[in-house]
Amino acid sequence: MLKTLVTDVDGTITDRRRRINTAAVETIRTLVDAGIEVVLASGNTVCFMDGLCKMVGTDGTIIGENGGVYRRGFSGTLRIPGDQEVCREAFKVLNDYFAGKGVELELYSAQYRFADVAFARNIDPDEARAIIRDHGLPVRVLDTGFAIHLQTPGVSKGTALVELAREMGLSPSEMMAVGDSENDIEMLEAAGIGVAVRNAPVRTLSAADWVSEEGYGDGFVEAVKKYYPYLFSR
Ligand SMILES: O=C(O)COP(=O)(O)O
Ligand SMILES: [Mg+2]
Repeated sequence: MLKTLVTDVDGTITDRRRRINTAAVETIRTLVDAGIEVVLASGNTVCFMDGLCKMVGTDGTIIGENGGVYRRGFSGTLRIPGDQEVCREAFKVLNDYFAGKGVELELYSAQYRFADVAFARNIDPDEARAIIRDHGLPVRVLDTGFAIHLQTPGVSKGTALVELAREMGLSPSEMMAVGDSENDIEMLEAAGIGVAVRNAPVRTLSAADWVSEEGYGDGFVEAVKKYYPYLFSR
């Protein structure tokens, strides 16, 4: 029995321009009204997620910063498994390297982040990975399709899902997770059912138990209807 739905945000309940899919919002409300908890799991910041939870209509349980932070409900304790210090150090190294090539890195919402570092996708993530590796830095480089993130190894949406499940008194096998990108792979693997929407890259598609026909928000709606058919039978 799938008691909880964990969904990625950008590229899964939005379109490629980050505009929210209104049918996906309606679908989430149908789940919430039926007593199924919906967890929003994203690379985004806690404050962004809080506004989104309020307006979509969930109870505020979130995974943010790709698992660097998570929290049960709006008033739960914010857990911060990520280590921002090492990510900041790695960012400095990348910033210097790319500045030497005349490329400026643009940080995203740095003042609102507790655990990771996010910046614009105007560089090749593989080049960034090579620099990080050459410097022996203990940091992962993640390309979400919307931003590049630096994250502590061993911290992911998947580890946060497992920790959150424990806090909720559930098994990860009672959770379904939906995502669209490489930052969702561990979460799709950790959940009882992992779904990728059609727009996902190959590695994410192969990590999923099921892939939607449609992409983006329409794929999300399709997945929820498949796994919760009794809520949509009329
Ligand atoms: O913050 C990002 O880069 C992408 O966010 P997402 O995890 O909701 O797709
Ligand atoms: Mg995404």
